[in-house]
Amino acid sequence: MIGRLNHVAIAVRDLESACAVYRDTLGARLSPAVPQPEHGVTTVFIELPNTKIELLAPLGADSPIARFLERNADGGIHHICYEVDDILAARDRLVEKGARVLGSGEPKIGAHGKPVLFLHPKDFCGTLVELEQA
Ligand SMILES: CC[C@H](C(=O)O)C(=O)SCCNC(=O)CCNC(=O)[C@H](O)C(C)(C)COP(=O)(O)OP(=O)(O)OC[C@H]1O[C@@H](n2cnc3c(N)ncnc32)[C@H](O)[C@@H]1OP(=O)(O)O
Ligand SMILES: [Co+2]
Repeated sequence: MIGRLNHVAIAVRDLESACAVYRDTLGARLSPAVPQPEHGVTTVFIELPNTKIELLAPLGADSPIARFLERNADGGIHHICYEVDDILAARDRLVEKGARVLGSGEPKIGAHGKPVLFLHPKDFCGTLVELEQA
């Protein structure tokens, strides 16, 4: 079912200082910051040779990462995103296996213009999993 690792997401309180660390200290190339109001975050992507890093900052009053940042004052790894060939088939199989799909259960369009879904961290080794249509 799961395929390529599309990205590893890091939640940060202060996007500009996180960008400075990746750009100036780690020498990374960053995408522009893109507000994603329907997801309650602003994202910056860092292209690596074999995957991407997604820097996430909270956007709006009820950002889904707000509580995560209350628990993790310095930020931290927030989720991993795997690609799947058919996100609806993957969802249906996961639900059959008893996994919890977050939100309405219907995919939303994610940062790459592709449908994405999130799976409950308690069902996947304490790790928030995002699926993105390949
Ligand atoms: C623009 C889209 C972009 C893309 O790549 O395309 C994105 O990635 S958008 C990313 C932001 N959106 C989301 O994360 C949506 C899915 N997330 C959620 O719905 C929430 O974050 C949720 C439900 C996973 C957690 O929300 P919250 O922290 O407010 O809930 P709780 O405090 O009740 O937490 C429940 C339980 O889960 C543990 N938890 C929470 N977040 C994580 C995490 N990131 N990794 C691991 N575990 C997590 C939390 O500690 C609680 O555990 P407990 O033992 O009960 O304390
Ligand atoms: Co993501």
